[in-house]
Amino acid sequence: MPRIKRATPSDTQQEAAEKVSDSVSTVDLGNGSDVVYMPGFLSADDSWKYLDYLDQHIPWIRPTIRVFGRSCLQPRDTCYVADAGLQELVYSGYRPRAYSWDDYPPLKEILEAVHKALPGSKFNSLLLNRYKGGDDYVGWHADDEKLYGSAPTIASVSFGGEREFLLKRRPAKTSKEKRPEDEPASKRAKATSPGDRQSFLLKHGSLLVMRGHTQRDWLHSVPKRAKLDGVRINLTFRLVI
Ligand SMILES: O=C(O)CCC(=O)C(=O)O
Ligand SMILES: [Fe+2]
Repeated sequence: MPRIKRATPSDTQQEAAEKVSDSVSTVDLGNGSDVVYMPGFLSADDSWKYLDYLDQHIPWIRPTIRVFGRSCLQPRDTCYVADAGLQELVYSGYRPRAYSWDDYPPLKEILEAVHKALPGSKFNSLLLNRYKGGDDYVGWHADDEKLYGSAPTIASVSFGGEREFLLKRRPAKTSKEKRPEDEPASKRAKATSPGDRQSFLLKHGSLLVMRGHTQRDWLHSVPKRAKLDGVRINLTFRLVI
C-alpha cells in the first residue's frame, strides 16, 4: 500500500505565502509624508533570538519623566544607544545616558540590516523600548526633537507581542484668520476624516519607517492592549544631525 503523502503546499502556494510575509506596503500620508511597512523584515527565528538577547542584556530602566508639568513614571522601559560625540537627546525632561553600540553586537547586526533594507540611510542613534505587557504603552507624540532635523526618517523594528501602532494627523493650526466663525458648518465638520488616522499591527520581526514630514504633521502612539500578549521590544533608529 502506498504511504500517504502529507499534504504540502505547492511551490506556487509557498511562493505566494512568502510574498505575503515579505510584502512591503507604503501608505501615503499626503504633503510629502509616508509610512513604509515591511512585516517580514527579519525571520521569526532571528527575531526570537534578538528578543531574548535584548530582554536579558540591555540595561533597561523605567525613568521618571515630565508630562504637562507633572512627574510620572514612563509607562515602559527604555534604553538609549548612540555614536559617541553626538548632541545629547532630551525628551520629556529626561536625558538618557548614551550607551555604546560596541557593547551590544546584535544591535549592530540589526542596524546593518536596516541600512541594507533602506539604501542611503545612515542612522547613528537608537531608542529602545520594552513593553512588559498590555498595560505598558506610549502616548500620542511626535519624534520632532530639533536634533533630528526638519524631516527625519525613523526606522522602527519590533520583536515579540504584536501591538497596534496608531497615527493621527495633527490638528491644523487654527487662527481666527484661517477659520473664521462664519465658516460654513459643512466645512468645519471636515476636521477629521478617515484619512486622518492610520493603524498598523506591528508584527514580530517587522520594520516600519516614518518618512518626510510625518513627525511635523502627525502624532503616533502604541495604546494599552487589554489582552496581555507578552513582552514586546521596539527599536527606533534615528539620525542625529
Ligand atoms: O514602540 C513603538 O512601536 C513606537 C515607539 C516610539 O514611538 C518611540 O520610541 O518614539
Ligand atoms: Fe515615537
